[in-house]
Amino acid sequence: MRKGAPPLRTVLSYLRPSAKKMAWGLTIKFLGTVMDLLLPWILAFVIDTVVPRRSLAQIALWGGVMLLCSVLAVVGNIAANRSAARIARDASERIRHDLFSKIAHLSCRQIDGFTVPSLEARLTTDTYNVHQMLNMMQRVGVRAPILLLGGVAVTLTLEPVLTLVLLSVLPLIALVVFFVSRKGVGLFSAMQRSVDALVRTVREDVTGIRIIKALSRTEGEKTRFDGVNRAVSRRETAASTTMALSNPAINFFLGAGLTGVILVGAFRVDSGLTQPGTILAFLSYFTIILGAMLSITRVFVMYSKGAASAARIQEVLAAEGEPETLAAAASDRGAARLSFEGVTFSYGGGEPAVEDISFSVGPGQTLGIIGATGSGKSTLCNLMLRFYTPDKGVIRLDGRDIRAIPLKELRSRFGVVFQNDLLFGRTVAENIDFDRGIAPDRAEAAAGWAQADFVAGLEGGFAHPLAARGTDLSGGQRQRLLVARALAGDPDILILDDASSALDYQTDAKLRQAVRTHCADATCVVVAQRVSSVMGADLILVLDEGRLLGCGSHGQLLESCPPYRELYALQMGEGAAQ
Ligand SMILES: Nc1ncnc2c1ncn2[C@@H]1O[C@H](COP(=O)(O)OP(=O)(O)OP(=O)(O)O)[C@@H](O)[C@H]1O
Repeated sequence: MRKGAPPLRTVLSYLRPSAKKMAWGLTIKFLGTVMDLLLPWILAFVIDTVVPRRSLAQIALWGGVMLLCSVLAVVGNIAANRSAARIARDASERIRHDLFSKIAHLSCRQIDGFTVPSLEARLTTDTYNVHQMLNMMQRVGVRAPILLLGGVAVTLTLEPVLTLVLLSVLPLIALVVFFVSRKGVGLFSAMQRSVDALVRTVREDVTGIRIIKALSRTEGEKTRFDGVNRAVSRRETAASTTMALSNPAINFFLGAGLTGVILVGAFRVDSGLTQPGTILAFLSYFTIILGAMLSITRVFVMYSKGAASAARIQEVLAAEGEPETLAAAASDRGAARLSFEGVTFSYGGGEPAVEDISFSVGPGQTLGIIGATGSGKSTLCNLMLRFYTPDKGVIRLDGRDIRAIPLKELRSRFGVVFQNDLLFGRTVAENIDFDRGIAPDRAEAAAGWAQADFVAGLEGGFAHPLAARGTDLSGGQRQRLLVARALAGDPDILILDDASSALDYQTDAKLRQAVRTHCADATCVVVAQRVSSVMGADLILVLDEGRLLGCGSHGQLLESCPPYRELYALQMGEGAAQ
């Protein structure tokens, strides 16, 4: 339903579960508004008909009726506004829920396309704008048109001639509202895009606060932030200046109408064609109509903002999401645990990040991947997990093309430590378990294999609560817990992407030994910059700018791959490679 549906219809569909409550709220709103409309009419009746009778009892009676109408109008409005706020709150909660689930199912390529800051802004400021719009539309969207149309209808019965004077300015007002709000949607879309940039900058600055301080870049970052902040202000000013045109323009046209009404009205009273009470009621209705028009412009401002945000939300909701399996799977072949056959992949369709990569490793074997920064090591890991699909070639797991393996099943077979991986502000045990229902014994054993003995020294041990992102641990301690998390799931394939860079050589060696002993059947993929971390691997891939410079065991590479030999000599000391 959502694919290709107009954005506004999509967000309005979230009101459907509250349809009954909304019908009730709008009915109360309608009745309250009718009471508001009745008041000037009763006033005219009292002045022109009841007062001349000079009956105090009748005046008191009609006064009571007016009071009752006022109370009903106020109570009805308050109840309806509260209901509108609840309905808008529930609808935006549902939108946020669906948006979050959709984002969680987007492929990495789609996330790259939307960008993370933009997705954050869509989940926060855009849903807030839609919330405001849904609230406002229920509160004023019903009341203002009733007051406007009802006001015009009553004035027509009171004084058709004066109403015609008033009506002559309404088309001009409608034109102002139409053009201003049409321009508003584009301006608010541009503003939301500048909010994306603001979120991106805040994100970078907050995450990188330590390096910013360390490099004394605080002032520079302040200037950069001021730049994006000013851009948001500029866009906001452009949008609100355009929207602000509507109120004065409408006031001007209504003022002109009012002048006409007073001139014609005075002439008609003077000529005995109408009575003063009627003119008084007419002027009250005029104020009501004026208020209604101004409320309608406010609704249009909210609408312009909400519609721009609804389009951004709809864009994400309409995205296809990541399919569990892909149609283009190749037939089963070979029995290696993991194999790449002529794999080429580029992120944005430009230069390939990896090109024509082929290798295979069996259960219990270790694959080492080494290469300079940006040579494509992490990209190979991303492809194994099907975060991205290759442009060419096939990746197989136990002989099956991974495109044919449902994503959940595929990923459940991996244990992964990514580069710059995250710990959460939860206990050590929860960080290792990660809501997978892992037995505490297994989690503690995994911590032992990952050389995370320091946990025993923490207050509360495994129940020790970590700071968000694990900032209260050292880099090496964090890495050990991340490895424990990957090992705890008893994976068939363990990917350690730069997972030991913060460990000393001895701990790194012990960790690799423990993994080999306790996860004997797992295929290990070790990505590293250090030769010492991969030299014990059964197969080592040497990468440079996405291409395979060499592929073999440590001994084979020393003989056949000069760049590997140079790297080894450089890292292990001159003469080591001879
Ligand atoms: N999400 C992405 N979008 C676009 N390009 C990317 C993305 N991720 C990586 N790249 C590019 O792909 C190439 C390979 O990157 P990759 O992360 O695989 O290198 P790496 O060998 O793991 O580097 P490092 O050792 O620094 O982690 C680089 O040129 C990088 O700029």
